[in-house]
Amino acid sequence: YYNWSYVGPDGEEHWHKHYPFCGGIFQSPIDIHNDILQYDSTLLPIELVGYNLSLTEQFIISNNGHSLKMSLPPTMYISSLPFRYTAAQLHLHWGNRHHPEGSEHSVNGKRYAAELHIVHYNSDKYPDVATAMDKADGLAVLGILIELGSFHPSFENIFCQFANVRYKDQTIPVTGFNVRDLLPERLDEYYRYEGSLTTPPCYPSVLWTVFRNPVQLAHTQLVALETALYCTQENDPSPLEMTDNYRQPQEFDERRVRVSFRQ
Ligand SMILES: NS(=O)(=O)c1c(F)c(F)c(S(=O)(=O)CCO)c(N[C@H]2CCc3ccccc32)c1F
Ligand SMILES: [Zn+2]
Repeated sequence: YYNWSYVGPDGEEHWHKHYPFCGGIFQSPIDIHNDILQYDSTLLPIELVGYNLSLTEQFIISNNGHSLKMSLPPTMYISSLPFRYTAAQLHLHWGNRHHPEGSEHSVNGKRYAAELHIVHYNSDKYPDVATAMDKADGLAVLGILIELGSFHPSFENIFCQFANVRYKDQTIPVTGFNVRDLLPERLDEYYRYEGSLTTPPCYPSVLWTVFRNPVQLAHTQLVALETALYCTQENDPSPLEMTDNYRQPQEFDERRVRVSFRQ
């Protein structure tokens, strides 16, 4: 197991040396731009089941050194895809205080402030996410673009825990909340393409759905996200801030992004 990072000698230009798929085909993220779009009237509105997490259940928020992630229960899934894709975890990508553009996907060259990913695996065909994650139809990730704007109370369910997961390997249990509230209103307007995990091992196993409409966070919320966390463990003599944890846009030749909306 080789450690990787977003900067320096283990940065994204080096990932392919230990994780060959990172230098391979169908890589994500991408810049979603007009001349690769293709309207597809068969793209159904995304239907979500079990996103309103039970208040009596607990879910683990953890700092894994690359992102802030939250575990999700097997009662939560996407029901509108050809297979049932069951939720595994959600996590975020963001920039830094001086360059608050840390989304992974960009739209017509515009990078957003941050991006929320909800990772699901094909539970019709595979027993768990570890088995599914290197299969072509293994994963489905929902991408929610985040822009600077008004305060978003629902994200506080996650952000209020920053002090408890400041360092790598720290975890904290949180009570359930409605994850649907983290998504934009229109689940029928999205971009769809076949891509990959945006971190090592970069398996080309992800059916990407990036919603057209961003959600908003207040400046104070974005600054908290950009300044709260460390990639390093609490006792590490050289602390490394967790910022700019996004991959650069990948080549997208010969591929199309399907679009569920006309205009
Ligand atoms: N942007 S992304 O959606 O491609 C993506 C990440 F960006 C990311 F950071 C992670 S991770 O698990 O936090 C760290 C790397 O494994 C995962 N985790 C996935 C891949 C490995 C794995 C195993 C179990 C549950 C989720 C995941 C991920 F799918
Ligand atoms: Zn991600």
